[in-house]
Amino acid sequence: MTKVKICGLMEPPHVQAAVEAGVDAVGFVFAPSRRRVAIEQAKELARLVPDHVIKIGVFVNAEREEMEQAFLEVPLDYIQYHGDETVEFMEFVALPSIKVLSVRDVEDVKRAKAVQTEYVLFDTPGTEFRGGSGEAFDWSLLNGDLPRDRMILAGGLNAQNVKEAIRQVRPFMVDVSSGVEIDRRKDEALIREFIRAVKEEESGDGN
Ligand SMILES: O=C(O)c1ccccc1NCC(=O)[C@H](O)[C@H](O)COP(=O)(O)O
Repeated sequence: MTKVKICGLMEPPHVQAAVEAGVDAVGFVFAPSRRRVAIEQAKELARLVPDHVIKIGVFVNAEREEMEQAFLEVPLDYIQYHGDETVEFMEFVALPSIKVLSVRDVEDVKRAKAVQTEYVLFDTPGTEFRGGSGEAFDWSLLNGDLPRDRMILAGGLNAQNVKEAIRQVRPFMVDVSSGVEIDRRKDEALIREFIRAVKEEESGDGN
């Protein structure tokens, strides 16, 4: 069953909509972004998330102290490294982790073999910020021998294309941010629609 992550959540009603619709993971962006949340804000949002839903903190080239401060205050389950963090650096942080690979070509995909984190997230390279571009990359680049059980697919997903993405890539989890927004703000109906589309695909109701 493909899992669903909604990333870049900033407002309580959007977290509640995701939880009610059966989300598996939520992402709070602590990195420079228009979706950036302060620690206090993330702490409040996290209170709305039941234990069975994974809480992920997204960072880009942050100092270890900055991340530690976040996960001491916010009950994060995973750190998502969305920058140029080295293997050595990631090993020193005391939380399970997700390494992001920005995919331009097959060479970027090959880098996954050297990544030892719990999950590897394949995303489109950022534009204004390091992630959350709303653009899809060429999924056929993921056709090779890759650890599907550790793979998270992101980049330009939405309720219209996610079923095809799942069929083609077979990832462990799909991740969306822009695709559940209207006018750069999360939308409860789009959140529900995206999660429904993933579940329909999995139950064999996908079109
Ligand atoms: O979302 C952001 O603004 C962001 C900024 C800096 C680093 C990471 C960021 N997002 C991380 C995510 O996991 C997004 O969900 C992922 O990049 C996909 O975004 P989208 O293409 O908008 O669905």
